[in-house]
Amino acid sequence: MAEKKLNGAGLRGQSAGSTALCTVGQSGTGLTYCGYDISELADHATFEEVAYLLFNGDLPNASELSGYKERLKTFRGLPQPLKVCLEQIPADAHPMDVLRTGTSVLGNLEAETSFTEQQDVADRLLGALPSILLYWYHFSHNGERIDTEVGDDSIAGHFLAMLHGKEPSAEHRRCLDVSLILYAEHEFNASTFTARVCASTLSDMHSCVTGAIGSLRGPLHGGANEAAMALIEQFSSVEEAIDCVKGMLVRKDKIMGFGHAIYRESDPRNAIIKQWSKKLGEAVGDQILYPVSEAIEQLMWDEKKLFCNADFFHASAYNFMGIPTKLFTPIFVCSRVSGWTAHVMEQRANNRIIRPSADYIGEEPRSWLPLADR
Ligand SMILES: CC(=O)SCCNC(=O)CCNC(=O)[C@H](O)C(C)(C)COP(=O)(O)OP(=O)(O)OC[C@H]1O[C@@H](n2cnc3c(N)ncnc32)[C@H](O)[C@@H]1OP(=O)(O)O
Ligand SMILES: O=C([O-])CC(=O)C(=O)O
Repeated sequence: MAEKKLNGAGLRGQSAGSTALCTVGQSGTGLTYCGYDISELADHATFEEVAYLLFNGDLPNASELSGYKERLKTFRGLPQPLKVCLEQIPADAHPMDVLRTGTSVLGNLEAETSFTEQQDVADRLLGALPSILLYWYHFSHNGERIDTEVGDDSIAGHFLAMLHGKEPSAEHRRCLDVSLILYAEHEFNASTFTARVCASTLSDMHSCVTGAIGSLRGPLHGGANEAAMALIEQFSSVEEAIDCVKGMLVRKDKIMGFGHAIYRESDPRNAIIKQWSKKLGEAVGDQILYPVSEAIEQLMWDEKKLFCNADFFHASAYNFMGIPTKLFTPIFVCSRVSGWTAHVMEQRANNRIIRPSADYIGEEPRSWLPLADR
């Protein structure tokens, strides 16, 4: 992609603060969490190790990791008033709205009364968000009140076990685990920045996360993985996909899952999730979604020098695991809550209220006109 003109729109290219949590390279490499390269984390770590890293700045040793996983498991249960509330939300609600409401209700039932509780609240949200989502999902879609306190000791395995009502395969568990690692943290993206702005007013953790969920929901940010699925599932062949996407480009439509505010050549998370999509597609005998996705990727590069971001191949990978499309962005929440809450803690540790200036482009001062004279 050509070098961008940075005219200040969208705060692009301007530093809005500092962080020790993550840095984002621009050319498709250099994405690190606390100094660890994303591809090494995706190869070797578990999501719980990554969450621990973000909260503590260092990887856990074996006993710290098993202690942390045990601790997160204790946070999977939901209080009865929250279940009652989730049961009122209709099946056609967007699950992102369910997570936003669930987080907010939890903030009423288990309020953060002091910043000394911030790690507990962060861990509680990590444990509870998959339960909130899937308790509502099963109740609203088939009237079933699922037990959220059973299952695998990884968040990925627990999520898939709750969703499908059976233990996941090792391959699916690992794919979701890797996906949670890829989605965990990304510096000053829109939803994290939302959380930090809220934190800068010394607000509570649930408010910061509730706002962040709202920001992630949009199709220009996390919502792109669902929009990418909506695109690729329309096609029954590569040729049909190419024709349609070419037409979209002529009409200057946005192709969801492509482009990035910071990366210029590629998104380093794409190659990782793409490999998983290929592997899972082969396992289910897919002849369409993966080839269609790959053809769109090539076309977008050839025609526009636009590359897949983290979201595009997540669509097919999640689909191959039998995950309903409307749960795609909520899974992003279940992961990114680690980054959001780590950023809230970092903001609080060295806080100044975030309040930029605006360039005024409105009317010059003018005199008041009485109602009768307008
Ligand atoms: C996990 C994540 O949140 S990753 C992002 C997920 N979002 C998406 O996939 C949505 C689709 N992508 C986009 O809308 C954009 O690429 C964004 C929001 C990610 C970044 O926005 P910006 O930084 O403003 O984009 P950028 O300045 O690089 O755009 C350059 C040009 O490419 C075009 N462009 C950028 N992305 C796309 C796209 N996906 N499809 C078609 N054209 C695009 C822009 O319209 C712009 O064209 P113009 O110069 O004629 O106006
Ligand atoms: O950094 C961004 O602007 C968006 C993104 O990729 C993310 O939040 O993971």
